Amino acid sequence: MRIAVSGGGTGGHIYPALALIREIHKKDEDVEFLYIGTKSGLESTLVPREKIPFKSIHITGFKRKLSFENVKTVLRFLKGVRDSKKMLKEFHPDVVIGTGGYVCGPVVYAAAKMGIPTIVHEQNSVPGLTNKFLSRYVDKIAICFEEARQFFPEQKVEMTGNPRASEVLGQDGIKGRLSTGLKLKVPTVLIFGGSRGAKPINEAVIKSLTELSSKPYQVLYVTGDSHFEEVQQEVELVGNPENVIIKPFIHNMPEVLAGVDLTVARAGATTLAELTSLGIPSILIPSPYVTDNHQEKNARALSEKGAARLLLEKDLTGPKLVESIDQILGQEQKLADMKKAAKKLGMPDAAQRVYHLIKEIAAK
Ligand SMILES: CC(=O)N[C@H]1[C@@H](OP(=O)(O)OP(=O)(O)OC[C@H]2O[C@@H](n3ccc(=O)[nH]c3=O)[C@H](O)[C@@H]2O)O[C@H](CO)[C@@H](O)[C@@H]1O
Repeated sequence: MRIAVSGGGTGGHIYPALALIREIHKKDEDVEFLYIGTKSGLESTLVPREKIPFKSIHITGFKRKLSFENVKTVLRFLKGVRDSKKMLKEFHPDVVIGTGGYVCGPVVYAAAKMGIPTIVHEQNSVPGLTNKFLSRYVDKIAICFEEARQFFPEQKVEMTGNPRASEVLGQDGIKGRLSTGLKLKVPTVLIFGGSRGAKPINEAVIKSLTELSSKPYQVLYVTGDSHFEEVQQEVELVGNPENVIIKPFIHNMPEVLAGVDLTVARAGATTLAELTSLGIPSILIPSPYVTDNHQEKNARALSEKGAARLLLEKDLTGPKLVESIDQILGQEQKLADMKKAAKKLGMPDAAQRVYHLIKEIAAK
């Protein structure tokens, strides 16, 4: 079988695609893949790193406000469709799957128009513009939150979960700790702000460093690649406590997650799929700067079930952050209850479910 995959822009759209490819390869080595992304997105570095054949088209996202840029975007979209058609004709896939981000628009649209079976994977509780647009043309829509169902044609929707939930399982947490310099026997908190880092979280962590230095736990704090230098400069002024390890980005996140006791994070859908699959308690600080405030809705799906604690960005301060961590790590029962509640929401067989859907529509 040959599968073309497209998804890009941020890690939240790319990691599910990579997880799906890797999980399918574990089962069927002879499935061939082509990944179509953009040159400027994170996918252009993450995908070739995994030795997956990668091709790119040039496309930009629509601005929500009326602007001349949107005219250019329409022209780029049409060119993107023509370029995608060429690539798809050459690769000749049995199925094309899009995992979100504007790059999927022309790729999946072109495939549908060519009569190739198509799927979009929607990670969030509220869909993005591209998937809403594509939902009219595709054969199936794979979702991860029940809340997303209402936005799509009912007969096309299948609940699959996020393939990244399958990939993070069965990893060696000891290796994860050793790879980042964490101690083995000390309770551990991982703090990160999604795939690109988050300035407000960085600011709160920097303000908490002195207080954190006296805590009986250790912290792995991931700044996001583009924020790292600035954070380093600020940390130099206040001092880097011994129990706080600072990194720009983690490439072996599944291993690292397997070794942590609590996570502080944004509420991107892929992050949440990982946390629930592994049963990791979390403090979630949803980004308020996303479409329809979807991260808060993602986060509430966990906090309402006792799997996470919601901390809104408007309430985020250094002391509040430390207090929230202490309240959870300091109470064994609370930690155990949150773990159980998180695990209950996990969909560890998501990759298999998506693969099943792919095989089903390929056979038609
Ligand atoms: C600002 C924005 O638009 N964010 C969106 C984006 O988030 P974002 O790209 O941050 O995506 P998620 O939080 O869903 O996923 C982040 C992914 O990056 C990985 N990771 C992160 C940090 C790191 O150092 N190493 C690493 O591997 C995580 O383990 C996870 O697999 O896509 C998500 C999925 O559609 C949406 O829900 C988010 O709202």
